[in-house]
Amino acid sequence: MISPSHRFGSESPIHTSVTEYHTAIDHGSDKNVVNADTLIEDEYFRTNPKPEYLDKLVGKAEKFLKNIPKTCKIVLLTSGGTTVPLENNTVRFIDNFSAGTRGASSAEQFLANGYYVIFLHREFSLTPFNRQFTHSATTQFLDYFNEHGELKQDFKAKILEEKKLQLKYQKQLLLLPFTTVNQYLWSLRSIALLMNNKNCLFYLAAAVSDFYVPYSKLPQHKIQSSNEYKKSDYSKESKSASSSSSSSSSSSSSSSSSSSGSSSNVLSSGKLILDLDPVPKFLRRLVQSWAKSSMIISFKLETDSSILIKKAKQALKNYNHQLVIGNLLQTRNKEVVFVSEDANIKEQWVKLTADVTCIEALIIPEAIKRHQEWIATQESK
Ligand SMILES: CC(C)(COP(=O)(O)O)[C@@H](O)C(=O)NCCC(=O)N[C@@H](CSSC[C@H](N)C(=O)O)C(=O)O
Repeated sequence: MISPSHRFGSESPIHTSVTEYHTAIDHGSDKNVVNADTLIEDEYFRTNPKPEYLDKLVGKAEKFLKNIPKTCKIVLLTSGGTTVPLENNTVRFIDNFSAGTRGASSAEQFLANGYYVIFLHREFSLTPFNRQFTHSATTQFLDYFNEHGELKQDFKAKILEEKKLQLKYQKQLLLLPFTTVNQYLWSLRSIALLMNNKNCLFYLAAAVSDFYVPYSKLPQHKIQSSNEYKKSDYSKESKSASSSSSSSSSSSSSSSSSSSGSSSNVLSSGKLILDLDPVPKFLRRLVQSWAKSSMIISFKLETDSSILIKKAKQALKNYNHQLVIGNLLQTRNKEVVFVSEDANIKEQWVKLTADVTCIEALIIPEAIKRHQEWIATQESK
């Protein structure tokens, strides 16, 4: 294993998939509550702590953006699924489905079309160019090499092709990670505030959690399962609690995993009851405040084809941005539908054709066309 002291590149990487337990909040007091943005409506940022690495991430984005010529187009492309931790010292979490194919493949197309790309992605999900090799169901990493440790001939051409592209676009691409929905939202807002101009495009392909556990309700430690519950202090606590409380559930006492307002309860029957809050609708803040001068494309993911276009239109109406790309989980690599306010082409299906290797080769040119048209309308204002 490569020694931890071995550094790839000059700067140490940002890791998001490790619990920042040393910044864990002592729920007993508000001394840890972050003095976040003073905007009244951003209650979320006041009560859910800023990721410890955020300033470093913003510094990377600022340095990247600073070196981009003013006339160049830039896209903030989000990719992969966010997680919702169930404990502050995270052992269990709820994940959102996304391999990162849409995002990584779209980034390749944006780069090939001259865009600079900030790739805000789920750590360890697919990334541009590498995506062909890193998550294969059939080929493990060491399968690419022979017994002498040399790259096998079968893979040489493809690896050379992708390596050349990676090198060609390395100055146009910035990879920034997230894991949890809290990290995603803090990162999205911070980067958006740097990209609030018409040459910037937001392409939100990340699968963002709709429900989460606010830090004020997050159990500090691992939720105890029922057999641990019976032997643990929880059962004594809950017995005393239930005997003192006027109304206690007769059938089953429960243990909450933190002293007050817990998000989870383990019933003595062994059931785990979760109580999750809705994630605030950040697309609205992105459109109305953080990046109101930029064009915003969001994705709508459904599994029921009968509601896809209706839900995409609803998102467009709710958030008043420029374009929603609707896709069904089952056919997301074969077809998508562009839903916009444009009177002429309210709904436009884009379907995979035999002459392209991936549907993003059709999606991105159309998205760029819409971006160019939108810039023209902004300039004529
Ligand atoms: C995730 C996929 C399907 C790609 O799959 P992979 O290629 O395997 O990565 C992507 O195309 C997509 O639909 N992404 C968006 C999925 C999503 O969660 N969309 C949200 C809207 S953005 S989440 C925004 C938040 N809920 C809010 O309203 O502010 C939704 O459908 O509701």
